[in-house]
Amino acid sequence: MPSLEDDPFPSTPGKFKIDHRNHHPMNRHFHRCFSSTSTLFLWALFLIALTASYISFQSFVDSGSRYLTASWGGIQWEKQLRNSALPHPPSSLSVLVTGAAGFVGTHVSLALKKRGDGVVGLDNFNSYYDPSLKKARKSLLSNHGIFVVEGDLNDVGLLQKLFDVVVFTHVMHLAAQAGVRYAMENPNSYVRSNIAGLVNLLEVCKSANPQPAVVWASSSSVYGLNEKVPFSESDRTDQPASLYAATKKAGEEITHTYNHIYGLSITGLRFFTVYGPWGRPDMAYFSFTRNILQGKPITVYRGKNRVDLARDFTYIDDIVKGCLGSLDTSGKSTGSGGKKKRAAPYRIFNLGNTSPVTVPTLVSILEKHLKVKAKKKVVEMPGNGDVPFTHANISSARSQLGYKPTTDLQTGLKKFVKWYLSYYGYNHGKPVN
Ligand SMILES: O=C(O)[C@H]1O[C@H](OP(=O)(O)OP(=O)(O)OC[C@H]2O[C@@H](n3ccc(=O)[nH]c3=O)[C@H](O)[C@@H]2O)[C@H](O)[C@@H](O)[C@H]1O
Repeated sequence: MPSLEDDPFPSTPGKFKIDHRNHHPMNRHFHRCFSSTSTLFLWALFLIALTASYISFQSFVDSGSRYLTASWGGIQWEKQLRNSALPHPPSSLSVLVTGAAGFVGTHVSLALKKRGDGVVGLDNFNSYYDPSLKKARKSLLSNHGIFVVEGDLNDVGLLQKLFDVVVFTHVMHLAAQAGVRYAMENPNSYVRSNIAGLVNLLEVCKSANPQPAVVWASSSSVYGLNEKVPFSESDRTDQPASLYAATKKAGEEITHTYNHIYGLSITGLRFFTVYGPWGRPDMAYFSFTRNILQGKPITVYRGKNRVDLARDFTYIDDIVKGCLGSLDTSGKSTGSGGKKKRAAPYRIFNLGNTSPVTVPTLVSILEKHLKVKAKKKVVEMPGNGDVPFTHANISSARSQLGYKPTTDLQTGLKKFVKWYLSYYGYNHGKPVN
């Protein structure tokens, strides 16, 4: 067994040891040279390794590549996919839901499964907000027989594999980097998910045989600085106020191209500030609830000239009905082998509630349901991508999808608060230990 001292490459470069057993002066000289050269060499190696691992760690973090390394594949995995995708009766839909562990994705997946459609979920479980909430949603889906694949839209091999294993009739594309204000902090995340990820998905869809019909989440934010109310689908959308809005608008143009060239049936849904149980913790109604219960202040933004901001808050169950209506009326894609045979449907719909409510009113409804007074800090709206108000005209969705929102903000927030208190373990407004 060689001793530690015989080891020419000790693991701690600073502790490189000279062999003291050979005392010939030439050897000593040779040894000094050799050892100092070796030490330098090892230090150089160490520094290169350190730099390389730093660079790869950065790109690992930056590119979100950790999602690409998620494991998938194998006989068991494929079996789970097929089972989950199986519709009952067989004439029902088989839907790939991207962003299935997200807020809207979870609700849409459950509703599809409930009526007999096959559903496979895809989600990268990123940490934009608490991933444990996403894991809890995944468990809920799993309890209803829905398999959620952990993977990213930028993993083209995975997307391809999903379509190799399952013949999807529809894709409900809800995976996205959401949030209007976060776009100033992490712009690249929006490009990666909402642009690159979308293109990857459409590439795989256009090559699939048969091609699925695609329904996807655009956003009310595409109306940007538009002041004509209520917002109609034909209104201008060329003045986005945030990068988030710009990437959603880009998505509308990109999907149009795939419809035009490859005959993909496309339906884009402009969601208006969706809220409800299992919601998104980054959104105002959710974070306000958390802070109010914890006795922390909330920041209420106010527009120019002390005008209150307002949103056409839309309850999740109404949105789900709009999503299902879109899938059911999407019409078929018409392409194969990279060419379209004839024109395929290209549609865009507003899915809103049609009755905007101001943010201070949202706060007072929460105070009433929580039975706690909020500590409000009212500040001028920072220039961070917010728009002063949104208001949907839904006549197209009403006539073509049978979309008819029925939940007002009072009722919807009551349901949200009930869920919140139970999910986070509150009893009569107090946390349960
Ligand atoms: O319809 C959309 O297309 C978008 O809806 C949602 O964006 P928004 O309408 O901005 O919702 P949300 O953040 O709940 O802020 C609501 C109001 O509270 C105000 N607001 C917000 C935070 C705060 O601390 N204080 C505050 O006053 C704020 O100024 C605003 O007036 C989705 O997040 C987005 O992903 C996208 O889907």
